[in-house]
Amino acid sequence: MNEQIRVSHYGATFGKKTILKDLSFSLAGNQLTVVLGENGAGKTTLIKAILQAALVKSKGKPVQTIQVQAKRLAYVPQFRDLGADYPLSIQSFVGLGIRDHGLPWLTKKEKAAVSDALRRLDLAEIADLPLAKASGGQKQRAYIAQALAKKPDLLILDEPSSALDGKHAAFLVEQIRQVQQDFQMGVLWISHDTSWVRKTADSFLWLHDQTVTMGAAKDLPKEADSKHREEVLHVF
Ligand SMILES: Nc1ncnc2c1ncn2[C@@H]1O[C@H](COP(=O)(O)OP(=O)(O)OP(=O)(O)O)[C@@H](O)[C@H]1O
Repeated sequence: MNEQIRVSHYGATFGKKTILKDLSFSLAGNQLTVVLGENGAGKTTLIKAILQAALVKSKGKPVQTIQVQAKRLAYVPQFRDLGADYPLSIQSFVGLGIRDHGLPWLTKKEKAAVSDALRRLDLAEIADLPLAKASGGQKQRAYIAQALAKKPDLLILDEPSSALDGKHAAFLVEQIRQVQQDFQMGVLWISHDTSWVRKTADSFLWLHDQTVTMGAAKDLPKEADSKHREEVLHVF
């Protein structure tokens, strides 16, 4: 297996509350893994620990508990609004942060990566629109396009479809799956919606009862769905 993330005996405790206990698993580099679990199960805590481990490693300090083999990592946090006076167009925003050199402009290759990301996220026709004027769903897709333009080998998405309606959420699943296969990258996708997981993802990490159950996406246990449904009924 082309291992990208290895977690060995990881635990998280806040004060007296243990959130995760003795987690061990490893993930291959070119697969789409969905991270599931009810509110408070520890999904964000685990993702933060993985991000931190990747950053520490890049400074040349190997960590024991979590090891991440990714040269280029991109992370899209939960939906955030950058405000009504944000000045950049969608295209400029997507091009931010991909420069691999000291020059103040983008190379041809980098411009091509921006165009490709815009096209894949169905933003090419509104590339010149100020990001501040875009709808919530368009903004969300712009954040993902910005991450994709970096051509990461590990992409971490924290509930990327939460601001999207059913049709656009399904579109996003298709696009991310396609780009994951085209780029042969690892994707860790935190999701509350399990409807697409068995058919489209490769594997799942289900956090529950302070521990993790992992497996092939097609074998996702029904309990992972029902917990979610209880949760949704609770909210509405
Ligand atoms: N820095 C912290 N200090 C204290 N408690 C924390 C801290 N970070 C997280 N927690 C607690 O740990 C638990 C897990 O939080 P986490 O955000 O990882 O859950 P989650 O699975 O991502 O939930 P959600 O689906 O609601 O985003 C929660 O009870 C949260 O309040």
